[in-house]
Amino acid sequence: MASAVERTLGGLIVSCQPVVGGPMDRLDIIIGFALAAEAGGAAGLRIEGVANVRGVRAVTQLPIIGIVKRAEPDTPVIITARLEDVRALADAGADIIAFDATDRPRPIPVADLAGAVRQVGRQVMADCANLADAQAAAALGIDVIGTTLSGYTGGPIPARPDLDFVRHSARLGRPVFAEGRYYTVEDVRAARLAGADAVVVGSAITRPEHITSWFAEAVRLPASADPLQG
Ligand SMILES: CC(=O)N[C@H](C=O)[C@@H](O)[C@H](O)[C@H](O)COP(=O)(O)O
Repeated sequence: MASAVERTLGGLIVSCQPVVGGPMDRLDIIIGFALAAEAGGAAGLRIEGVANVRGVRAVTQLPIIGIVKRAEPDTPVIITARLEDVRALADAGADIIAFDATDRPRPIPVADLAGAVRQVGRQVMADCANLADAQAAAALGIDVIGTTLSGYTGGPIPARPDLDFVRHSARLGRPVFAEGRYYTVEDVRAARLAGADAVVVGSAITRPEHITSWFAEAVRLPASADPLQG
């Protein structure tokens, strides 16, 4: 039988992570997003939180990438930093477990997290910020390189996705999932042309607050160009 990663190759993965604390941040709505993504042709889902993974697992056979996010005082690492999170995600039914694979101070080394994912019989997605992270992860034999954290480890967050990172990672001999700021169908196509094996889209599908703000901004014209004011 094809592995979860194999089943997503060439497809769209929808990240169903509502704005934290927002009106969509409810299990029933996350399940709705997941089923709507499946109905629209998604090949996989990315779900945050053990209870959310369990809830989505109960309604779909699509491959699920599970993560747990925690903000902890002693580390900048947020995505699946702890071994107990790996075990809980596996128990909840995640097929692929993603974790922060950046070279930053962390409670558990990347190699140990990868080992723990293997031990529970799941596939490993390494969320990387740059090519050095991706090379280190590939050397550990992880199943998927994610470009997830490019632009999020310091400095201003870029407006556009990091296609160069996709291009360079695609030469490492591991599947690459492009993730992070893929907001349009053109971005997704560009990621595939750059060598991505699958593309993860979150905000542009499952964060209506963000999508609304893009449109709200676009609708505001400078007074000189506004037909009502000019
Ligand atoms: C940096 C970080 O914490 N990224 C998270 C990873 O799971 C999510 O907040 C993103 O929504 C996800 O990566 C999808 O990206 P986008 O929402 O840009 O399509």
